[in-house]
Amino acid sequence: MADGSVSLSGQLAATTLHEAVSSSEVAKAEFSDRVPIRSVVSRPDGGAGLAGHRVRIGGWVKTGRKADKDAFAFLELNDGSCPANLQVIVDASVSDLSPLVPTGTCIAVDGVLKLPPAGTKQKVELRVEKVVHVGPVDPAKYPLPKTRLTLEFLRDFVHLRPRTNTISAVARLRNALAYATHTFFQKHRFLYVHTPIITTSDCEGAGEMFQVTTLISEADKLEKDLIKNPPPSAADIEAAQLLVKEKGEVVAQLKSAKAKKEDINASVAELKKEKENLAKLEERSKLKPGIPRKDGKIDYGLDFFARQAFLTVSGQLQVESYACCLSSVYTFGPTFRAEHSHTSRHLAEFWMVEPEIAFAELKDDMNCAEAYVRFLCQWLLDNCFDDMEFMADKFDKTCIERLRMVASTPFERISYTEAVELLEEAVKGGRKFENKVEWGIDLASEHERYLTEVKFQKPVIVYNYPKDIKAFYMRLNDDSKTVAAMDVLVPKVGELIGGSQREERYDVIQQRIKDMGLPIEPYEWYLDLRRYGTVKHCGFGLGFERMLLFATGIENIRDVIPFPRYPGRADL
Ligand SMILES: NC(=O)C[C@H](N)C(=O)O
Repeated sequence: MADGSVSLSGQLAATTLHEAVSSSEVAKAEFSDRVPIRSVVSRPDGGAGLAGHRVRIGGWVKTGRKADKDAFAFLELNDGSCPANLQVIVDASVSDLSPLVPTGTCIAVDGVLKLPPAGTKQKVELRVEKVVHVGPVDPAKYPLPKTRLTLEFLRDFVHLRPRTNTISAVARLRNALAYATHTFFQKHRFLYVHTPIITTSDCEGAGEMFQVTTLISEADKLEKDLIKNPPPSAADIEAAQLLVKEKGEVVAQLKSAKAKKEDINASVAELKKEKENLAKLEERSKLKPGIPRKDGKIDYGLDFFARQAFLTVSGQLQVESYACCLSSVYTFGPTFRAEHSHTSRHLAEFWMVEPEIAFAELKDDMNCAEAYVRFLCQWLLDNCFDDMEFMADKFDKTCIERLRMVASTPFERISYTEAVELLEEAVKGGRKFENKVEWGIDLASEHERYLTEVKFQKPVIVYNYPKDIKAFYMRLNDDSKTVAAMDVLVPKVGELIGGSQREERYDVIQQRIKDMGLPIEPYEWYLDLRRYGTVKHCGFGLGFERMLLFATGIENIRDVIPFPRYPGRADL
């Protein structure tokens, strides 16, 4: 990709998104008679121009109160289509008001949009003519009271927390970033490739993978057991029947000879045991095991795929096989790491955006990464300004400024060696780091944040890392000490993107795999990409949740993914 060829504007889609709210008609939701609250209150005139329109609105009550001696109820209604609420007024002659006011109640109403009395904040309100649905809430039991709730508290209610202003704003921003991601890559003619979730390759070679096993059903358990312990043969049954007969005769003899009571009891007990055994054998003889596998293995848990399988840590290796014939591709999906990290930056399940470009080198990779990140920032400014204002107000006053700065500022680019020199200078100047600074270290988050927040005050791309701290697939530089890797570091978050030019030379990569002590066999297919029609190519991975942290200013990564998974936690 040539320098500067990438458009940074999100304008194209901005037009489409805003069309609905600027027309003089009331825009209904697709496939429904309902008018989303966004189509009323997010118009440039705040909805005033729609006064007089009759609409159906549905939503959940944020706050509700009765007024004028219970003659009216004022309800702040939100339907998730935008951060703003619509004020809804219900007359006691229209409906029983008490069930409508508790926070969390769902209502659908038909009514007329009216201009509110002068001096009120909102530009339009809804006078209800008919209540068409009520989903009531018992306020004594509702787990999310109106008081301000911490994000930590809300993690115990992952199914209810999207009802809060914060988590619903995160959901809209997440959606916008996903849409922007597809828009960016599609605009640049990248093909979206679905890479597998279940895999047998460990892309990063770090071994932090979740293993996939199958749940064994009762039927499978039985079958497994029967293969290990085959059902009794006819001869086994006959032998057991004989034993029952013999023991029965012994008991009969003892009884007729009026033997000692203990002897009779002992023989009756033995007879009972043999009868039970016979019954079990007869029962088991009716069972039929399935056909044993050819390889004679019976461990259903691990053998579904005939080899050990794992959840993917990255779609990179597989997407490379598509880049090496379809040229520009990307994948975007969930990835998994079984790291025992309890930090606010790690999740066991997170989403990654991974483009891969053929006929391209490290410089092109950096150009693409920079253009993509700047596009995302511009997109949020163009399409989600209301949600960004909410974030600025609630979490981080500087988040809008940060987006503007990134969207409009070229990133700094420095080599790893230069980065270490800058950090060493900082140490000499009196700056304290917890982690030591010397050539060969992996940059710690405090180092990354120093570079982006203190030294350059903008995103920094660090490239050409020591080969010993990077993965086997990265292209060895001519100095034989470094590889053509690059990380995009941003203020607030640190590493947002990791990428590299891939080693396309068959002999070199084969040697690298060996030198790193990795087995060759699982990578044979990957080596085929170099054996047949090899090409220079590069790619990167953007941590989708980290982009959300960067954009919103939210501190903990567990709050920017709908259902966070981390050690000890996999709710729902
Ligand atoms: N696609 C990439 O380059 C991302 C890389 N495989 C990682 O997991 O960091």
